[in-house]
This record gives sequence, C-alpha cells and structure tokens, in this order.
Amino acid sequence: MAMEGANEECVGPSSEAAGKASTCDGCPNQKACAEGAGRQEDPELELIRARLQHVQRKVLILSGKGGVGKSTLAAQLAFALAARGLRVGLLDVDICGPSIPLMLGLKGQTVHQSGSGWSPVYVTGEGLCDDEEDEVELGVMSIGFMLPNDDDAVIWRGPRKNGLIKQFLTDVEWGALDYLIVDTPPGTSDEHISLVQYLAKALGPHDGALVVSTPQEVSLIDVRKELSFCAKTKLRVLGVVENMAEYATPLHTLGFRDAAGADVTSATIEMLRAQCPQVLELIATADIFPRASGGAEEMARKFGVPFLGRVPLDPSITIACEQGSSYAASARRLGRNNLLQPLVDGLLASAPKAED
Ligand SMILES: Nc1ncnc2c1ncn2[C@@H]1O[C@H](COP(=O)(O)OP(=O)(O)OP(=O)(O)O)[C@@H](O)[C@H]1O
Repeated sequence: MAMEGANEECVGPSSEAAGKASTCDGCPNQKACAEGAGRQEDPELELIRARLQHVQRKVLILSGKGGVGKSTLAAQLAFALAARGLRVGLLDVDICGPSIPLMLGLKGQTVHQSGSGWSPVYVTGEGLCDDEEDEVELGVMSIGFMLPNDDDAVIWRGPRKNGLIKQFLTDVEWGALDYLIVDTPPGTSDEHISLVQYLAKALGPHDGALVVSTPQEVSLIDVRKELSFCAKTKLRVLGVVENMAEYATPLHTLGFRDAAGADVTSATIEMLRAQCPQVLELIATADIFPRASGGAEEMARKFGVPFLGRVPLDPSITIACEQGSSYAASARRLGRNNLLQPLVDGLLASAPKAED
C-alpha cells in the first residue's frame, strides 16, 4: 500500500525496494522508506536462509554494463569449478535475457517440480571433470527452461520479475552445494536490490560479488556504479575481473586481406608455412578495447577491492559458449593454456571452502 503523500507509482513502504526504486526518486518519504521505517521483515527471508543453508559459497556475477561477458564467465566458472569435483549450482536471474541454458548445453530442457520444490536441470557428459573418471555435479536453474519457445519475449514489470527471483531462491532444491553462482542482468535495477535483500539472511562472510568489466571507459563508467551499489548494499566484492582484456588467437586462425580488400588468407598462410612454419603457431594479440585510465585493475585499486585478473577475448571461449560446452575441458584436451585459470584460482582464493 502506498504511503500518504507518496509518488504515484509508490512500491509501498513494506516492499524490499522501498526508498530505493526508481519511482521513489523525489518522494518526500524516500529517506524514511529507505531506512526501513514501517517495513516488517519479509518472513520468506528466513525461508531463503533455510533453503540455502547447505550452500557453502554464493557468488553473484554482476556488472553495470551489458554484453561484457557475465553469462560467459558464470557458465565457464561453473564448468571449471565442477570439473574440480566441487558441487556447483548455477542460477540465472536474467529474466528477460536468459542465455545460461544455451551456454550450458541445456537448451530445450525443462524443470521438474516435486512436492518439495523445483529440481535444477543437471549437466551430464563425459570428460568434463579434471579426473576423467568422475562425473560433474552441476545443477542449473533459469527461466529459459520454462519458456515454451526460445523466441518468446519475457515482458514483465519489476514486481513480477522480483516474484520469480524470490521463487528461485525459496523453491529450488539445490541440496548441498560448494558453490552457487548467480548470473544477473546488467545494471543496478530493482531486481538487483531485491536479490541482495532476499539474500540478506543467507549471505555469509565469504559470499559476495564477482564484478565483470571490459577495459574501456564506456564499461568502467557503469561498473563503477556497480561497485558503489555493492558498497551501499553492503555486498562484499570478492573481486573484479577484466574480460575481453585483449584479443588473442593463434596466427594460423587469422584471415588476411590485401590493401584492395581481396581475401589473401590461403596464399599468406601457405607462404608462411613454406618460409617460417613456427610463426603460424604464435598467438596473435591485439588491444581491441583501449585500456582507459588504467582499466579495471586501476578501478579496483581505487575502490579498494581485489583484482582477480584478465581474461582475453578468445574465439575458443566464444565457441565453447555457443556450443554449450566447457572451455576448460577443451583446453585440457587440446593441451592448451587455460585462459580462465587465473580467474578460477582467484575466486577459489577469495572464497575458500568453510573448512579451509
Ligand atoms: N572472453 C571472451 N572471449 C570470447 N568471447 C567472449 C568472451 N566473453 C564474452 N564473450 C562473448 O561475448 C558475447 C556476450 O557475452 P555474454 O552474453 O556473456 O555477456 P553478458 O554480460 O552476460 O550480456 P548481458 O548483459 O546481455 O546479459 C557472447 O557471445 C560471448 O560468447
């Protein structure tokens, strides 16, 4: 119910978004609502705490900016952690743009409901674990599993989206997990405020946010806002990662054109193969996005939060995501350097298991 004298689209003083929603801007009651005056604790927060009590670590993947690789890193981190024999859950709360089912190779799967809640959809397959004999324990939940058609648009207003996010937290039967990775939509919207408030009682001291940026200023501007959001909502920042830090690919995979624009790829590759074959195996790199003002590392330093490292823009990561497969497993099979390893190591170090 709206407060007296409140703005027209008042979310109500008992709402989790009270005083913080965009519609609260300029309202005379904004301060009181933001401080929680008149708000009673949502009894479902206790339910969420109970549901997630056997989840050792909760990691929210955040970025103020869209398209910087949140879902990519969420998906590939989930694969990589599960490959180590850890029990992993991946929750996609990007209600309007759920890409996690595709990136996990689970497109077309549906969620099963039992008396005690929704069962996640599980990733299965051979060769996903570092120890080839083992099987991965990786459960996934996304609205994408509930849409009858992939092309259907979810055009929901905030309260309905918040309702589903809450239901994902109260109703999904994750069981005991080492890590729950939560992929979020871009920005610092009502959904983010709700998510953090719903998790308020469930977050432990090692839980928090992994904040993703690309190097250029247009991304850093929005990511600084995300870091301010974390500070305001008292969400611990586990670390910042700079994604698409540079373009990196073996030289032999590049295409070549002459000055007139004609494709001379095969002729160039043949010439190199004949004259200097080892050159073809070199990794060609390029700074596609200019690193403005020191990039994400400098931004992390200024905010006093850990910098977990850089992940290059690498076609093999894109391909793994398009195919719904594990990049780390394919790098291992091909004997290639795993470009995500520093990030995985940094995350494990920032959020050690309880008994460590
Ligand atoms: N390091 C990388 N190397 C290669 N491709 C990448 C990398 N990171 C992301 N991509 C590609 O960039 C595209 C956008 O990534 P992704 O969907 O993960 O971004 P997002 O931040 O989750 O987007 P949104 O904000 O829309 O949810 C995808 O096609 C993904 O495969």
